[in-house]
Amino acid sequence: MQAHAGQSLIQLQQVTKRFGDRDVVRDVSWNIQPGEIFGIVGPSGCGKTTTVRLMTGVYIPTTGSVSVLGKNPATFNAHDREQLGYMPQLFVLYPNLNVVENMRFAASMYGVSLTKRRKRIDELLDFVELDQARRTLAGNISGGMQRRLQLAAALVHEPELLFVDEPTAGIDPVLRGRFWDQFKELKAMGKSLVVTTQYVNEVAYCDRVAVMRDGQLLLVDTPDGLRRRALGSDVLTIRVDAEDLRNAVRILSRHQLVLGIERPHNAPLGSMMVYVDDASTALPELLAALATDPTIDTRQVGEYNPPFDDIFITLMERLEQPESKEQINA
Ligand SMILES: Nc1ncnc2c1ncn2[C@@H]1O[C@H](COP(=O)(O)OP(=O)(O)OP(=O)(O)O)[C@@H](O)[C@H]1O
Repeated sequence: MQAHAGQSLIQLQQVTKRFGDRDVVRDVSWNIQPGEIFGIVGPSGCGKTTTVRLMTGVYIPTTGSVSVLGKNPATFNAHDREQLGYMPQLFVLYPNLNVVENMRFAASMYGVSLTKRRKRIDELLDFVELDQARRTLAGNISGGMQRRLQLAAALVHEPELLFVDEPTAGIDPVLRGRFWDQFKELKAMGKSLVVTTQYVNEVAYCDRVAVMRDGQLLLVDTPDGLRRRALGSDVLTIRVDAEDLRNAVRILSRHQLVLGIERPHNAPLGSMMVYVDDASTALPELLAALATDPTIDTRQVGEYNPPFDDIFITLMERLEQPESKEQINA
């Protein structure tokens, strides 16, 4: 089973899921393309797991439609399911089986042939760096190792599309980074991934990100797009010798590519934040403009990339203001 050429890998159209009298997911629509790492980010309880379950066919939408690999996932047959891998949030393997036994169990569940099984398990334990722990009971390995074992188990049948639900919750930042390295390696192998997270800084690793709150989709954008939405444009940081600041501001403020200039607080003397439409085209032009005055000593230039924690705070503040809601959702 494959999505037809030009067709999205996953399509959600106005999907709502109601439990009792509450819409836990409300009117969510998006298209996910093959080969993407698609992140779903939002606070605990915003509906990430429910949305993943809707995409894997565990839940049926109350209203709206879900299409995965060109089909309604609730009607998947066994062959269709083989294309999907799912790493749930909670540990669902067997604590009384050792690492390799858990892998064998997962392989048998997915019908991986005996001839392929051994090689595949060895490759995966190597991939998730659990080779040394193969004979240790799954109940006795650390939480981070259990997550990695779960990832390996979700990959045992070589799925094309992998759903990973909060793989990094509660684990240390180094291990979190390692998980994302593994997701990037999977993408490089041609896999598509849907990954949920509560850690906004992890959106930097995704190709596109859906931001959810209270069961609603606030926006879908690339990490760069989120940054631009928060900052309003691209921003360059330029530092000149403090004595040259006046001249530099005079030249830059007249330049047609400059939308605005700010002097940041708490920054070294001579620093400017320069707002432009496109940082990569503006940067060489602005440097050339500064160079027309040989007395100006340009010390440092770069693109301003604030951490996503700050970007999300700004985005959320803007969403609180009703008049900017339309702009955020554009
Ligand atoms: N089967 C269910 N019946 C009733 N309410 C549910 C059910 N599943 C989830 N909910 C509620 O729906 C809301 C969204 O839950 P969901 O697990 O999708 O959120 P989440 O963003 O994944 O959060 P977390 O990161 O804490 O898992 C929560 O308030 C949860 O209590």
